[in-house]
Amino acid sequence: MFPGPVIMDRPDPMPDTRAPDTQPAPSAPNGSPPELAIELRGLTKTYKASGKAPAKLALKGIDLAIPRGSVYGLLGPNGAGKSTMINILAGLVTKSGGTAKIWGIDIDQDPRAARAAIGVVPQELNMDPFFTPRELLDLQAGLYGVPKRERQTDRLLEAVGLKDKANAYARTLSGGMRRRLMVAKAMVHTPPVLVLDEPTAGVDVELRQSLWAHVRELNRAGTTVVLTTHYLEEAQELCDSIAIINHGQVVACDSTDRLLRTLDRKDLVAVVDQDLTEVPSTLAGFEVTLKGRQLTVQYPPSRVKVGEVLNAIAAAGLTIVDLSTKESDLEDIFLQLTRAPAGNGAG
Ligand SMILES: Nc1ncnc2c1ncn2[C@@H]1O[C@H](COP(=O)(O)OP(=O)(O)OP(=O)(O)O)[C@@H](O)[C@H]1O
Repeated sequence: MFPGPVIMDRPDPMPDTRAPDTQPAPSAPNGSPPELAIELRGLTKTYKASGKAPAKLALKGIDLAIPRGSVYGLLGPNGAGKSTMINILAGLVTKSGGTAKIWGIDIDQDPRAARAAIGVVPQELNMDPFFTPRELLDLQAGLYGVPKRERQTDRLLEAVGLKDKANAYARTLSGGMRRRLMVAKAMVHTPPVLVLDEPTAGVDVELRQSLWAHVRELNRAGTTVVLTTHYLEEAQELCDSIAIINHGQVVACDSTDRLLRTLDRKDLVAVVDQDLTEVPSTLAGFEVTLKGRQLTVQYPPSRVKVGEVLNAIAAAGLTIVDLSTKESDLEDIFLQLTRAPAGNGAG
């Protein structure tokens, strides 16, 4: 039976299906844990042509260093290569080139130990509906070879808020409970690195908040969390660093704060006391959109003070009746970086 989570819907020809080791994750030679939870160097993946489908270069040389202890976001449009990366780390897809280390362990040199250092929560909630959460966790622990006396089933159920549901059939659990159960399932072998693939896809706002709280708690307890998400707000809220992937390449990678500062763009929205047919000439130095009495002025806050914008509006003889400003957010950055068409080699 397959020991780990099955995420692929189109399986790679040669996934590594051996059960992982369950020895504690190793530490660096000096006894301290590794600085990097995940380290990828020049990682490439080409899916072979099959039938009429041509070969696909899905990863074009990914370099990524995910620090131990972080909550790290992987963002990218559909098809960017996020799942391919995760599946390589989970041992479900074989890479074509480059190196990958999980918790300092090279996945080529010691694939089983590398797999033991990572837990992956897949996007799909694939679980047997006739098992209870307790049985499912026990089964998973068995698959990972965790000895009975070392199992932490109750503690894990408590950690994900499912203690009362320990003996309920999985089919009676709500979507959110199932997702939390999947998190517990990925943690049975106490991996130091947890990867969540779209943890809140299709989840309502309230539940999303509670899942975020769980993720923060796991992280506070020392787990490095890597998550993929389509919700930019989720990444902005939860992740301390973010890598944006597009067409199989990392196009940006920095702390969330620094990334947000890179756009150096703010919008000032002013509603004035007169209908305008054209942008006043006093605002010629700015990028302005005009809608009736509303002027939206874009300016770089590092070089232009908001007073200069206001003075330019006043100089046109206009009185401002309402005013607001908007900082650029991750969505602006994401759109700017991922609008670019695929470069050479995109299959
Ligand atoms: N088994 C496969 N065989 C052939 N091509 C594949 C296979 N799996 C993925 N691809 C292709 O590789 C590219 C990267 O896909 P991947 O699933 O890694 O992207 P993703 O960023 O996870 O997208 P999503 O956000 O939609 O899950 C896509 O063009 C996809 O069609």
